[in-house]
Amino acid sequence: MSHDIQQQLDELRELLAYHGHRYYVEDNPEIPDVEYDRMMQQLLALEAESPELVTVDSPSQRVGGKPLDGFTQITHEIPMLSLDNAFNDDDLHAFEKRMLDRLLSESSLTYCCEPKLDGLAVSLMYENGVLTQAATRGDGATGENITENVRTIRSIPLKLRGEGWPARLEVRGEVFMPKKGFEALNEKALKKGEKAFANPRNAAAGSLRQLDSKITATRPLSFYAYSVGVVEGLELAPSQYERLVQLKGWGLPMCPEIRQLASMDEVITYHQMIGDKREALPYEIDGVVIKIDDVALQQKLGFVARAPRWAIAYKFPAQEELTILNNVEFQV
Ligand SMILES: CC(C)(CNC(=O)c1ccc(Oc2ccccc2)cc1)c1ccc2c(N)nc(N)nc2n1
Repeated sequence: MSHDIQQQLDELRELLAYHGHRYYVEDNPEIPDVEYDRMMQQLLALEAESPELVTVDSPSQRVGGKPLDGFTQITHEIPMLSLDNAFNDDDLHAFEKRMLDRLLSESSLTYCCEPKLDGLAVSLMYENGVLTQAATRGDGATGENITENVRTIRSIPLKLRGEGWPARLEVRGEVFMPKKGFEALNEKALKKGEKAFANPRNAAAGSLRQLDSKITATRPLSFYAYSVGVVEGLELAPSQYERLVQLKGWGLPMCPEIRQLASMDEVITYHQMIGDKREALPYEIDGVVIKIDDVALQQKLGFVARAPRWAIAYKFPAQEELTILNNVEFQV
């Protein structure tokens, strides 16, 4: 009997994880919502009958239990570094020249270019493919343990998909609130006479700071991976871009605007193109991040103080301040 229930649970969990991935990560659902909901109800009913068979990576375990009293501190095994800024094309050419002067072996460089999302940097630890811990960047050395809140973000897999992932894999990326979700959240807040959030970044930060993950679960948060921290048990691809493709193959969301480019001139064109489409993007960005694609060269170049020598953020001019609606109070 229990074998039969265990088999039913495994099947339901895999189906819900697969369809959840199609809906929340690929934005391309295969089944109607009502069918997904029915399977989830089935899983919840089976787990209620056999609570001893509930697993931490079950799709039913996205919304935590009771609220926390506070967040514990997490020390990052590998520090989360920050980025130097570029403000014009000359800064980029200078960036490239500094690197070529140091990399005497190279005559040209390939870049991985990624939109710089206006959200919060987080670290996700997967052990044997299961999400075991999530932390904020904090000061780069230590952050807050926000695992319960991150588990409510439907585009973050509780269990890696595909195969061949390493025994330990730390994924770093940005938690953000898409523009449409932000507008709906503020509309709801104003209707309930609550304060509005000033911008999607504040709204995402406020949502991740909740001690009650049931509140976080109601917030429209999303995530894009942009780098890898700790890796144990597998040699990843030697290219930043290819590593992000590997993460995508394991079920982690990858921003569709990321490009591998063969020259700084292509990078400048990319920056211009992303700047032109900035208003139309479904999420807020404040620039693009340009990285040397070759990981061995990254390691050769290293970092200065807390920022890599091999990566730079090329910022857009600050968007004109949001027109402050009269008598709308903003959450701090
Ligand atoms: C490049 C890096 C700074 C990540 N990299 C690191 O944090 C990092 C950390 C230790 C490293 O190496 C060390 C290993 C051991 C000890 C010290 C350093 C190397 C890179 C960064 C920061 C912010 C980003 C952002 N907002 N958006 C995108 N798209 N990409 C971003 N990339």
